[in-house]
Amino acid sequence: MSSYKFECLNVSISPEGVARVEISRPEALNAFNTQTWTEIGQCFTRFKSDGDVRSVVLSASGRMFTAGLDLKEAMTGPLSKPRDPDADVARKGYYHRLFILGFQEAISAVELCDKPVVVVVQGGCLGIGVDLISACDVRIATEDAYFMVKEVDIGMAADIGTLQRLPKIVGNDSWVREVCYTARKVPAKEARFVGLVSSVHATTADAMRAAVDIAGTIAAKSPVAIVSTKHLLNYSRDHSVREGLEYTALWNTLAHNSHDMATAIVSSLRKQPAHFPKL
Ligand SMILES: CC/C=C\C=C\CC(=O)SCCNC(=O)CCNC(=O)[C@H](O)C(C)(C)COP(=O)(O)OP(=O)(O)OC[C@H]1O[C@@H](n2cnc3c(N)ncnc32)[C@H](O)[C@@H]1OP(=O)(O)O
Repeated sequence: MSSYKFECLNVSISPEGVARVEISRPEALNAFNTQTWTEIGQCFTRFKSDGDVRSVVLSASGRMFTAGLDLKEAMTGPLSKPRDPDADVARKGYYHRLFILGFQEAISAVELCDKPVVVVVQGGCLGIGVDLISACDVRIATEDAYFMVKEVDIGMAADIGTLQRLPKIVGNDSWVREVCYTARKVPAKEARFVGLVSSVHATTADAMRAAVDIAGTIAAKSPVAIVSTKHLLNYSRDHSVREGLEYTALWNTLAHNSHDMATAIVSSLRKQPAHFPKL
């Protein structure tokens, strides 16, 4: 079984293939410093090619999912310090853009890892937190959870995925624009109503149990079927229906030839559970 060691993340993988990733900077309310988002990118990039991982539960420690970007680091770290303070605006801007792209890539690794990610949100989920959960597959919240697209309150437009992914998740343009322009607090009940989260639970322990249950169900299925489904859902979201269908036909020309289909069909006819080898 693979082992993952990080500074800001606790990672474990069950024998069934459910990886658990806990963001762990509770003293700073899990604010995202460079180390945290870099490790998220590294971890989920590794999951993509780790056959031991079939599904993922992402959570965060303490009373809040995340207070957003680490504002203390933002005032003193790479965001505030150009590598050459005397360089002109184009030269400074070039490297600033690369920084933002690197940050985007790290969060997009969650979407691109092919294994479904179930995220549990308790307490606040601010700024980069909304970017992150928008890149996940299934969102579960506690009753005390709330969401804020907080970027306008720190003088910027959200730039790590919220403005691209949230409208496609929620499908209510007026609501999305309202919460992105006002940075208002969206309580869990409202998040459930608009479809940002799929269920709301009384406590973090209840939400974690529900998430592990969903991830366990996914992990027991054919990994070929599961990675194909995630990959094709994401592709189809970003393309026309015709393009999605064409690509799906091509993809499944390979995937239909796994042993998993025969195993699944025979097990289903015999009313017996099936076991599928790892990818
Ligand atoms: C290239 C750019 C990429 C990404 C950009 C993302 C943008 C964003 O994420 S925008 C959102 C930024 N975050 C915020 O504006 C939230 C700031 N924090 C707060 O408003 C409050 O802390 C709170 C979240 C409402 C919680 O309040 P409270 O319950 O009263 O706790 P505190 O005592 O304030 O905080 C406890 C402890 O955590 C530290 N902390 C809180 N937030 C951050 C943060 N964002 N960055 C760094 N540290 C944070 C706070 O300083 C306290 O630590 P002490 O050591 O006790 O001071």
